Amino acid sequence: MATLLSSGIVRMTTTTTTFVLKSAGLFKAKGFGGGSSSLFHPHHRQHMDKRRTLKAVTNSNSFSSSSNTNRAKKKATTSDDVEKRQRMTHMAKVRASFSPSSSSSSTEEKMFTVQHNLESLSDKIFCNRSLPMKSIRSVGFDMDYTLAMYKPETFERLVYTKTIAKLVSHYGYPKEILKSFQFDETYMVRGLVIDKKRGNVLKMDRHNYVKVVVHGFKAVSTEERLMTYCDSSKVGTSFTGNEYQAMDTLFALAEAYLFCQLVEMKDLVMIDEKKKKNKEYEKLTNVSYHQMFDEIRKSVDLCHRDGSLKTEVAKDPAKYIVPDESLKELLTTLKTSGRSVFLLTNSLFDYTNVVMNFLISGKTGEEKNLDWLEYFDSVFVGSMKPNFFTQDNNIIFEVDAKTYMLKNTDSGGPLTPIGGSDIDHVSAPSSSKPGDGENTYDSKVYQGGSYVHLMDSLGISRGSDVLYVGDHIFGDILRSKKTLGWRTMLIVPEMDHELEVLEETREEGVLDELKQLRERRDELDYKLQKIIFEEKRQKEKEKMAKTSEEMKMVEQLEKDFETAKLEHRKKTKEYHERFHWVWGALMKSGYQNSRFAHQVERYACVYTSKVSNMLRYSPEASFRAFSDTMPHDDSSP
Ligand SMILES: Nc1nc2c(ncn2[C@@H]2O[C@H](COP(=O)(O)O)[C@@H](O)[C@H]2O)c(=O)[nH]1
Ligand SMILES: [Mg+2]
Repeated sequence: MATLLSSGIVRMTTTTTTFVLKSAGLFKAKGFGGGSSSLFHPHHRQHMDKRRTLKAVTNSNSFSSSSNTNRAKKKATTSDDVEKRQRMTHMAKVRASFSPSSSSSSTEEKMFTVQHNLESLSDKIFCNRSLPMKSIRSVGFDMDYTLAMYKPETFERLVYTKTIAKLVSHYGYPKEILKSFQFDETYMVRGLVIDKKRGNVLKMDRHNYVKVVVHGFKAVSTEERLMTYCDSSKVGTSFTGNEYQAMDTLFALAEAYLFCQLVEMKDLVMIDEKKKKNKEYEKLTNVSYHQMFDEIRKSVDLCHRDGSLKTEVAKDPAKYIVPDESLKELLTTLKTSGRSVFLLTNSLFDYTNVVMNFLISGKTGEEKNLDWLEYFDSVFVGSMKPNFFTQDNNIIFEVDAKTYMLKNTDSGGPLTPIGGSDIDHVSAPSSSKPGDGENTYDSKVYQGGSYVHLMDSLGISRGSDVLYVGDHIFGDILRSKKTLGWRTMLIVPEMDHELEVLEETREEGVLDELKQLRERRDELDYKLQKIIFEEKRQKEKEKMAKTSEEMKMVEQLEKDFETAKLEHRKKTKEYHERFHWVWGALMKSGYQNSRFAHQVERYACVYTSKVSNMLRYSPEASFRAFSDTMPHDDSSP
C-alpha cells in the first residue's frame, strides 16, 4: 500500500488483505459427529505426520527431509513408528503402481490431455469447470503461498512469535505468554471459522451446518453445539459479519492457534480467584473473547506491515520458503508456448524481489539481481487484491526495479527497501503507461493499479483468455472469476496429505466399508420407522394391542439399528481422524462436503496441490470436468 506522508513523499507500507487466524494442545475433546469425549493424546497425531503444506512440497528434497526430521522427532516417542514405516512403504508401492491410464478419463479425453509423469494423485490437477488451455493467452501467478510455499514449522512459528511479542508490548497481555506458549503448527487447518464472541472455532459442512466446535482446545459437546449453532435466529446462517472470521488463508493459521491458547488461558484465569486479582492477568480478566481476537488480528496485521516478518525472511529465505527447482522450467514452458506470463501479488516490490530471487535463482542478500523479471511480461505488486479485480480507478505506480523508486504519480516517492533507509528523492512523473509499448525491461513492474492496467499491459481484452493461479479463495479466485470471467486455478497444498490418506483408505477398503455401514444403518432406520408407523396406523384403526411377536420384531430392529449406527459412527470418526485428529478431512465434514470444499468447487475452475503440477500436463491440455451428479443419478430402486 502507498501512503502519502506529510512530506509529500509516497512511501510503501505494506499490503492489506483481510485475513484470519488459528491454534493446539493436549486437551479433552469430543470426537466427530458428536461422539463421546476422548482425550486428545499425542498418539493421535500420528495421523498428521504428513500434513498439508509439509507434503505439498515433494518437489523439494531439502524441505521434505527437514520436515521429515521434524516429524520424526515428534513421532520418536510414539510406539507406532514401525507401523508408520510399513504404511509409508505401502503407499510408495501404491504410488508406483498408479498410472494415468488407470484414470477414468475417456479415450477422447486422453487424446486431448497429455498427462506426463503422473505418479500419484497429488501430482494431479482436478477440474471443476472445463478448461481448455488452448483458449488461454495469458497465465498469471500470485506469489505468496502460490509460487512461494512457506514452511509452517518456521514461517507460521515466526508469525506466532512476533504476534505474541506485539500482544505483550502493545496490548498488555501477560508477559508469561512470551515463555509459556508453545506453538503446534499441525493443529489448525484452513476452512474453519472463528466465532469471536464465544471463543470457539467451528468446522462446517457445505450447508453451513456446524459439525465440530472447539472452545479453546476443548471439544464442545453435541448438546451444546446443537443448542448454540442450530438456531439460525441466534447465529444467522452465513457465519459472516463482524462476529465471525473465516480462515481462508494459510497466513491465518498461527493467529487462530494463538486465539485458542488465549481463550483457554482466560478461562483458567477467570476461575482462579488468586490469578483474577493478580495484576499480571488484569488484561485477560477484562478483555472479551471478541476484543482478544481483534487484538490478535491487529498484531498480526502489524507484523505483516512493519517488516517484522519480511525482514526475517529476507535474511534467510531458505529457512522459510520451500525452494522450487521446477519454477523456471514452468515459466519458460508457458512463455515458449506463446502465452504471456504475469505476476500479481499483494506483496510490495522489495519483498517480491527477495522471494522471486530465491525461487528463481536461489540468490539472496547482496547477490540478488533482476534476472527473474525476464520470466514475466508484467509484474504487479502491492496490488490490493481483491479490490484489484473490482475497481478500475486504483492509482498505479511504475516501479523502478533497480532503485525501488515509484514513478507515474504526481508525487511519486521512493520505496524503502527492506533493511534500507528512506531515499530522499522524488522521481519525475513518467508519461508511459502499461501497454503503450514504451515499457522497458525496468518499467514492466507496477505497484497498485487494476485489472484494466494489467490486461492492457498484456494486450488482452477478454477475461476468459486469462488463467490466474492463486491460493486465496477470496483474494485471488472468487472476484477474478466472478467479476472478470478469468479462469482460475486454486493452489491447495493441503491436498497432498488429503489425497494420500484418501488413497490409503481406498486401498484398505475403508471407504467401501463406510459406504456399506451407512447403507445398512439407513436401511434399518427406514425399515424400523416404516414398521412403527404402519403398526401405529393399523392399531389406531383396529384398536388392537401389539402382539408379542410384533413387539419382539420391533425390539430386534431397534437393537440392530442402534448397533449399526454406533459402528458407523465409530468407523467414520476413525476415518476422519486419519486426516486430522481434530478437524478430520479438509474437504469433508461428516459425509458431506466441507464448507471449504464447497467454496473450492464453486470458485476454482481447477485446483491442485502445487504449481509445479502444471508441468505434468501439456500447455495445450484440456482439463475436463466430470459430469455433475445428483443423489438420484447413481441410485438404484
Ligand atoms: N497487512 C497484512 N498483510 C498480510 C496479512 N496476511 C498476509 N499479508 C500479506 O499479503 C501478501 C500476500 O501476497 P500474495 O502474493 O498472496 O498476494 C503478503 O505480503 C503477506 O505478507 C495481514 O493480515 N495483514
Ligand atoms: Mg497468495
